[in-house]
Amino acid sequence: MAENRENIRLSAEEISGGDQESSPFGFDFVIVGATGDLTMRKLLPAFYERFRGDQIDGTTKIIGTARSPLSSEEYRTKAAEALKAFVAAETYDASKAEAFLRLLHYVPLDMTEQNADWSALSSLLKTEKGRPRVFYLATAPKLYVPTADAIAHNSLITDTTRIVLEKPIGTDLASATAINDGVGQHFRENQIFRIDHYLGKQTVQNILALRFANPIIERIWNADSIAHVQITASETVGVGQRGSYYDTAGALRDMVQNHLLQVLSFVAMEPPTAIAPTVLRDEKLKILRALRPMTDDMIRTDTVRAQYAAGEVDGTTVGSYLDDLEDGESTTETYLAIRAEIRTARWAGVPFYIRTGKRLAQKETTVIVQFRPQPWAIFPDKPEPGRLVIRIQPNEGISLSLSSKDPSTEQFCLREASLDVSYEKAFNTRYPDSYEDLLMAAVRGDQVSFIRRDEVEASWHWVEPILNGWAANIRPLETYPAGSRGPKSADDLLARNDFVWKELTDAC
Ligand SMILES: NC(=O)C1=CN([C@@H]2O[C@H](COP(=O)(O)OP(=O)(O)OC[C@H]3O[C@@H](n4cnc5c(N)ncnc54)[C@H](OP(=O)(O)O)[C@@H]3O)[C@@H](O)[C@H]2O)C=CC1
Ligand SMILES: O=C1O[C@H](COP(=O)(O)O)[C@@H](O)[C@H](O)[C@H]1O
Repeated sequence: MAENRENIRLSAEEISGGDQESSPFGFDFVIVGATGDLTMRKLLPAFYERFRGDQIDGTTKIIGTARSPLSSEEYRTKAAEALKAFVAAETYDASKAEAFLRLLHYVPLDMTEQNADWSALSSLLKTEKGRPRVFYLATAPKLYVPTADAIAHNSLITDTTRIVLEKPIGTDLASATAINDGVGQHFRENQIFRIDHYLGKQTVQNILALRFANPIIERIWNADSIAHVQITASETVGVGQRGSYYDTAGALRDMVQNHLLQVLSFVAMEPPTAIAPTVLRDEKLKILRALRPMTDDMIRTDTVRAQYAAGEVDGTTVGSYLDDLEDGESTTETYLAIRAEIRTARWAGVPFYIRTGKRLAQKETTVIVQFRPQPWAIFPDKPEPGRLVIRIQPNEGISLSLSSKDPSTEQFCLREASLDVSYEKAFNTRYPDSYEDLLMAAVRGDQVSFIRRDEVEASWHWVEPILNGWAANIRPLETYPAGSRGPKSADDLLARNDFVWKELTDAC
C-alpha cells in the first residue's frame, strides 16, 4: 500500500538549481484548468509572489491548459488582469508582473481526449535530467484519472515529475480510492501531492512548533490538563458562484474531511521523531484512525447540521442558501457541529468539538484548548480554568488566558487576563498565502505538507457514516439565520458537558 511506495524524497542534487530555498531555480509547471477560478485567484498570484521573491528563475515555464481556445498572448492578458485583481496592492509591481507574465504559455487541450495532439505541450517541456516538472490538476476531480492517463499516454512522466491533486479527492471512500488507484497506475506515491491549503497556512504549521518546540506546552497537552478542544472555521461568505459544486459537497465534505481533520491531527498527534514527510504523516494517520467511529446514536446526539436562511451579514441583507442556488431545492448542510472522540491514552475522555459554517457572524478559524479547572478552591471567586487560543486566521497569533488578581480590588477578586502574541507584530513580516509555500514545495518534491493516500482514505472512513446517517435523516437538517452564530442545538451539544463555544470576541 501507500507506505511501501512512500517517500524517497528527492535530494537537492536531483533537482537543478541547488539551494532552492534561497536561490532562484527553473522548472516546468503545467496547470490543468488554467482558466479557472483557483488558477486566477490563487495559483498565478502565488507564483508571482515567489518570482518577486527571487525563487523562480527566467528559464521557468508555467504552462496553462484547458479547453478554451486561447493563444499564449491571450492567456497572458487574462493572467495580467488576475494579477491586478488578486495580488495585494502593497506587493504588486507592474514591471515584475510583466516579467512574470513572460514565463506563461498556454496550450488548449481537453483532458477527456487522450488521443488529441499533445505535441505543442510536450515540446514546451524541457528534457534536461533532474529538472522539476509538475502537473497541477486544478479541475473537477472526475478529470484526475483521465488526466493522469493522458499524461502517461503521452510519455510525459520523468523521474522528477510530480502531480498535484486539488481537493476534494472523491466524494466518499470508494471514489477517493478509485482516484488514488487510477492516478497511482502512473505515478508513485512519492510523486503524488494531494494539496490541502490549510497545511500551507503558517499558523497551522505553527501548531507543531507550539507543541513540540515548547516543552512547557507539550507537558500539559493531555487529558490530565485539557477538558476539551474546539476547532472552529466560520465564514461570513455564502456559496457565491460555487453553488453547483458546493451543493454536491456540503460543509462535511468541503471543510471537515480535509482541512479540519488535518488541523485536528496536528493538535492531537503524538510527537513525531522529525518534521519529515513519512513520520509526520504516520502520526497524523494514527489520529485519524483513532477517531471513534460514529454510530447512528452518536450521529443523532453528537452532530448538528443546518443550512442558512436569509439574514444580515455585516449590515447587509443576504438571501438564503436556497436563494443562492440555481435550482432552489436542497438539503445540503452549510453548517455543522460534531463532537468527536479520539481513542488514545493521551485524549481519553477529552471531546474534540468541530464546527464550521458559511454566512456566520464572523470570519474566524481558531483552535481553543480549554484547560481543566483547579481541583480545589482557595479564592473567594472560582477561578476561570484558562485556555489557549490559537488564531489560525485572522489576526494570526496565540493567547493564553489566565486568572489574575484584579488590581482594582483590595480583596482577591479574580479576573481573566491574556498573554497575547500577534505574529504580525512579533515577526514584522508579510503573511504569505498558503499556496505560495505549497506550490514551491511541490516543485522541490517536499511532501511534508501534503496528504498521503492512507490519510485521505482514513478521513473518508470516519466521515462516511455521518454522511450516510444524515442522508437517512437520522439527524434532521435545521436552519439558522445568515449572520448568526449558527443553530442553538450546537450550543446544546457543548452544554451537555457544561461547556460553551468560545468566540474570538469573548475568548481572548
Ligand atoms: N476555487 C477555489 O477556491 C477552490 C477550488 N478547489 C478545487 O480546485 C479545482 C478547480 O476549481 P475551480 O478553479 O474553482 O474550478 P473552475 O470551474 O473555475 O475551473 C475548472 C477549470 O477546468 C477546465 N476544464 C474543464 N473541463 C476540462 C477538460 N475536459 N479538459 C481540460 N480542462 C477542463 C476549465 O476550463 P475550460 O472550460 O476552458 O476547459 C477551467 O479552467 C476543483 O477540484 C475545486 O474543488 C479547491 C479549493 C478552493
Ligand atoms: O477549501 C475551501 O476553503 C475555503 C475556506 O478557506 P480559508 O482559507 O478562507 O479558511 C472555503 O470557503 C471553501 O468553501 C472550501 O472549498
